[in-house]
Amino acid sequence: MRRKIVAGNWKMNLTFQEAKELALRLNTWVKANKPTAEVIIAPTHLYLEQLNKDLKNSHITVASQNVSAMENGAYTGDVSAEQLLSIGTKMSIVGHSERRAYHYEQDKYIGKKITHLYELGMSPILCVGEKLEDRDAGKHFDVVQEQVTVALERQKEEDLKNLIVAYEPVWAIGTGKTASPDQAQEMHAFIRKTIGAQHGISIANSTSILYGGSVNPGNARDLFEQYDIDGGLVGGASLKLEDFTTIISANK
Ligand SMILES: O=C[C@H](O)COP(=O)(O)O
Repeated sequence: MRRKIVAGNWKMNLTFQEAKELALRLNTWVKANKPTAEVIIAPTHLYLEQLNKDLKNSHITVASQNVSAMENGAYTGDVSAEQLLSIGTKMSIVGHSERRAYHYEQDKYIGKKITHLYELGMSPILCVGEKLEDRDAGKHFDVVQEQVTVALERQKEEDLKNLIVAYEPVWAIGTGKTASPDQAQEMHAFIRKTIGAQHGISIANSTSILYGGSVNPGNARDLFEQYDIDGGLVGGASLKLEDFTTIISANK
């Protein structure tokens, strides 16, 4: 049975006070509404410790937006998996397209991050997705296949149970352009097939594949109804309680 998940990536948004208020209001809503989908939020590293405490006994998982590929040492500005774990964070997004674009992160390096997380019993949300020029050139399946296989090639199969992958076409992120449900389903099925070919059918079938890229209250249901779409990784719309909770409710 694949986990249904809706994750909010807050990116570099919200002051500490705003983040705390949003997290507490979301927690109240989750308690009252008991959604089918698991709820994850990913605030900036700075707020993780406090939000981990505030949401300790809640049904919301607090994840990091990024983690270093290195264990520890002279890596100014980086945050290691061990440091995240030491403040109670057990999950991290890795390979987000904004990290790939602005920090030149590549698949092997992203794979190292995943390995560090697993070594500490933590878990990744692996983001993949093609650029518009890749899709226009008909290379979108090749690009995504490479991203998935290289990031996962060194991982142990026992670690990959309950893997979370997010398919986020770069051209749909923050642009208001969403992949159509058919386009997203086609790529999600392809990602599942790719994971199956590399790690076996049982891991492929237990992987939750989330769609990300301009998910909003109006399009969430049609996306989540697709067979291989297990939920969403939501950026902009996760910053507004009403929009985010409507999206969570759409994932049954
Ligand atoms: O991680 C989230 C994605 O980048 C999607 O962002 P968006 O919903 O603002 O398009």
